[in-house]
Amino acid sequence: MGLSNGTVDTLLSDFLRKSGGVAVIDGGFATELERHGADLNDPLWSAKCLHTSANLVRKVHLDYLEAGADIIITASYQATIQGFEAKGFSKEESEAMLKKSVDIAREARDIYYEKSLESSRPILVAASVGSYGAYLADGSEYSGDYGNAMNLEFLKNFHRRRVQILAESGADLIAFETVPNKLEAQAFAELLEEGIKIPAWFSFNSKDGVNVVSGDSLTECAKIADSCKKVVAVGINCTPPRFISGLIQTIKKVTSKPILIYPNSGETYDAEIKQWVNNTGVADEDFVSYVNKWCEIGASLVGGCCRTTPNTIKAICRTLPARSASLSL
Ligand code: MET
Ligand SMILES: [Zn+2]
Repeated sequence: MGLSNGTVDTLLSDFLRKSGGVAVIDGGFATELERHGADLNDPLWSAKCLHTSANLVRKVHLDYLEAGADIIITASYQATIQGFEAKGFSKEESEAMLKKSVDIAREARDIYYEKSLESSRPILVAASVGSYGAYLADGSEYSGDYGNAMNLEFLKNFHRRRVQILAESGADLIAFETVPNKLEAQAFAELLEEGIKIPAWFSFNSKDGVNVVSGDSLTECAKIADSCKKVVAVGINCTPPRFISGLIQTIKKVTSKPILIYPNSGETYDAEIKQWVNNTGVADEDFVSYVNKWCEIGASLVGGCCRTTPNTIKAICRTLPARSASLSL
């Protein structure tokens, strides 16, 4: 269960209807692997665990499902064929690793359904695609600056095979996450038109509450997402909660597609020291105090990104009227 029989056009709308209008996305994935002791100081970041700790990856997915998430995002954010090959894996092994990220999330969903007394809560598996900047692992997913020599064809060539494999892997949709600039949004939109059969969401990040991180206009980025028929939701992730309301207002001026929101805890990532600077974050209760406001003004998918945990997701579920009614807390 979990999968609707719908087409690209109706998958998300059917799902949202069954979820009572608002669906819950999981929380920080890499964060949770680290909390369980994984060392992610590696160019593959969380994708390293696909190779070293598949059981932990499955457990973290399961923990998010048990916390109430309706959508789990695979560990493929920083999983690229190029990145695995740089580690000495063959092309076939690298491609298998992408597929494995989806297999593990689907296994977690199966286990959850077997264990759970809840009969038929629909659950979607979203295959994560991080940006080229995430592959570079130099913090440029937060600057969106790929240099003047960058061009559309390069980005399409970089992502093409990975997107094809994830689209054929059994995932319900593709989550293009933390998209830092307009060029990469355009590259993803054009790749989706190359015969990709599952829908996708586009999620941008911002560090000023106005533009995406590169300084490109969020309005223009959201318009690219809006005009791609394969894109079924548009939104923001890995961005401080205090910026979210304004960003929702900007997005909804240019699209009527569902809006998704999964902010980080508000802390800042310092790419030099590869650590989150934890003096600016908000506690779970404060994060959650925003959630109903975001839904009131237009968000219909809400979760958490870096530095949020299953507790954040539990708190989000408790605060959503439709969801808390069905929880026996
Ligand atoms: N889905 C990814 C994760 O939670 C998103 C990371 S944003 C830098 O690990
Ligand atoms: Zn994040």
